[in-house]
Amino acid sequence: MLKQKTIAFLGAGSMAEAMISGLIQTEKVPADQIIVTNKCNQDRLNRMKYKYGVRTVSLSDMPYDEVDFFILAMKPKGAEETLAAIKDVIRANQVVISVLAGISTSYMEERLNQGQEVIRVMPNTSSMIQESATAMSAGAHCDNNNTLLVQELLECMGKVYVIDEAQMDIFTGLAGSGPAYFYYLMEQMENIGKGSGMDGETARKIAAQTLYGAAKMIIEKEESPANLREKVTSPNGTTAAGLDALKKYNGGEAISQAVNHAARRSKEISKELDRVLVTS
Ligand SMILES: NC(=O)C1=CN([C@@H]2O[C@H](COP(=O)(O)OP(=O)(O)OC[C@H]3O[C@@H](n4cnc5c(N)ncnc54)[C@H](OP(=O)(O)O)[C@@H]3O)[C@@H](O)[C@H]2O)C=CC1
Ligand SMILES: O=C(O)[C@@H]1CCC=N1
Repeated sequence: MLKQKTIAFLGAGSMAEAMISGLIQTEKVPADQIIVTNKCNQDRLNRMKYKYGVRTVSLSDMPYDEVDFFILAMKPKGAEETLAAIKDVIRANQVVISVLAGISTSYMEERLNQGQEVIRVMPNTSSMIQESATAMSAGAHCDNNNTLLVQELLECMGKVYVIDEAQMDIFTGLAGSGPAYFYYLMEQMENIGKGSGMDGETARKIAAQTLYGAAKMIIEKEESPANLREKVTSPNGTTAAGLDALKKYNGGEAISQAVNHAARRSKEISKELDRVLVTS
């Protein structure tokens, strides 16, 4: 039962806050069973405690024995130090869940004790409003019951896709980083609206509602984006003119390059961190 589980976030940044916010809204885990810590920013912890009612502790005061799920939510380069710090103070069935880009289950398993349960996860910041597209891949020693509980936990933050870990880099490029591409697109739309004399706030809302409506159409109507695009496009009409410009300026190529570069960076992070172990 998720309600009886205690969850510790090691890291209190944007991603941890988005996950905590989503989780609190479902009321599936009582706020006082969520423990949050960070490196040193006490103000940030105070704000999290005030806003969400979670327990906050300094790293050295983490009540390790109480915790069922540890969620690593620091930057990838901080993983090594954290894994070393928790290695001998946790039991094998206390699941270590990482949301860190580029950190594989084998990376964690190699740095923890034999048989440690680990799960690699890639959420996005829409966890904040329970609309994340989150991927998860369990490590080699993960108990089936714990895997299902972690899936239930992540479902508090949005949709969950259980994927083969080999696809985690591309998932990161698509969905972990994905919100940023759409925010970038909406920045451009807002600016062009403003530049054409529209009030900025109105232009922003129009861009957001248009994106939201298009996404909802795909999800609810279960039609392909290509079909839906054709339905917007009248012969020799305004959309055809817009799409021609997108093609002329390599819009499609720009999008696929963005996803591929993000996925490649996820792979690179794994290699860079593995190199640290080899050379240290
Ligand atoms: N932001 C996003 O959209 C997404 C991020 N991620 C992953 O989430 C992770 C965190 O990203 P994000 O929240 O954006 O980063 P932030 O920089 O916002 O937050 C990092 C947090 O980690 C804390 N921290 C640093 N070192 C340690 C440590 N040794 N032990 C405990 N806490 C520590 C920091 O504390 P302090 O402030 O005190 O230094 C801070 O609270 C990254 O690894 C990223 O790959 C995954 C999916 C999406
Ligand atoms: O930019 C990053 O590295 C993290 C991982 C996915 C989204 N943000």
